[in-house]
Amino acid sequence: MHGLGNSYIYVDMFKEQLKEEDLADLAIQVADQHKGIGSDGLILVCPSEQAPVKMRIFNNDGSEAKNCGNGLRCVAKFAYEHGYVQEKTFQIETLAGFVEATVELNGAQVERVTVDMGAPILAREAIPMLGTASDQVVAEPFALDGATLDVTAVSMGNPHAVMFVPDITEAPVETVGPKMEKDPRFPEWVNVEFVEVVSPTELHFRVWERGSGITQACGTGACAAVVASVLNGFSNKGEDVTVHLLGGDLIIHWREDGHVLMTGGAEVICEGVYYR
Ligand SMILES: N[C@@H](CCC[C@H](N)C(=O)O)C(=O)O
Repeated sequence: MHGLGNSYIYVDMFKEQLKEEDLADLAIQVADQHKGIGSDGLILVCPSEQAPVKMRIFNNDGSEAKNCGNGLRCVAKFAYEHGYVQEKTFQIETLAGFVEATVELNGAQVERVTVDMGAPILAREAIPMLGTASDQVVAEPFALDGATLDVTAVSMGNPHAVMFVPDITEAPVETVGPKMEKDPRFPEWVNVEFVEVVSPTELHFRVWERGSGITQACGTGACAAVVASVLNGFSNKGEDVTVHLLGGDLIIHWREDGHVLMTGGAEVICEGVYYR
């Protein structure tokens, strides 16, 4: 399945059994575009004791992340269309906690999903990010390879470093992305995002994802971009912001009560049997 071109191989853990020790290797293998299926990683759609469904997400380097916005919309579609949940609004468990998904139907098919992603985490030590004491990291100068970049750090259950650029087509995704991703100032590494502000309600976005590199879209990253845009005074809380990603658009809304809502599509590409 994919959400705006951010594709993962989804395994139905209501039916399948996989060994915990095999998961990292399996993610690397299925994601390989030459010897596997080809994807940005692996997502397990699992039973949960406290919600109708639980998501586990592995990047294409085998690392497990705590959250994935595009994955959540696809898991919501999968769970609803496979009958694992009957309500249109339901909880999904992730390693970062619980979120609430609401599906929009076209006949029996889920066409769009809104996920209440909860409140962003802004405290530096919770991102986590090393450095001088401050409650929040907003437009903080970050020296890298002789240049200084202004970084705003946001966690949506996973860490994001957001930088604003005047022209998204010139954003140094391939050069700055991999260097900042593994910079020791981010002890758990970081997803790296570049954002061009078109207007308070419209952003262009590019990402270098932790553990996967350049992807077509990153849902948690789009949420982090809008939070960063508000923190930097470019956008406003309580308004829909359209984020243009390589693979399409997301609508992100940072509500006055602190919760971030993400709305967008989710698509099935194919279903089948994987031989290892
Ligand atoms: N593509 C995802 C995020 C996947 C995990 C991320 N690479 C990480 O390691 O935190 C999204 O849509 O949010």
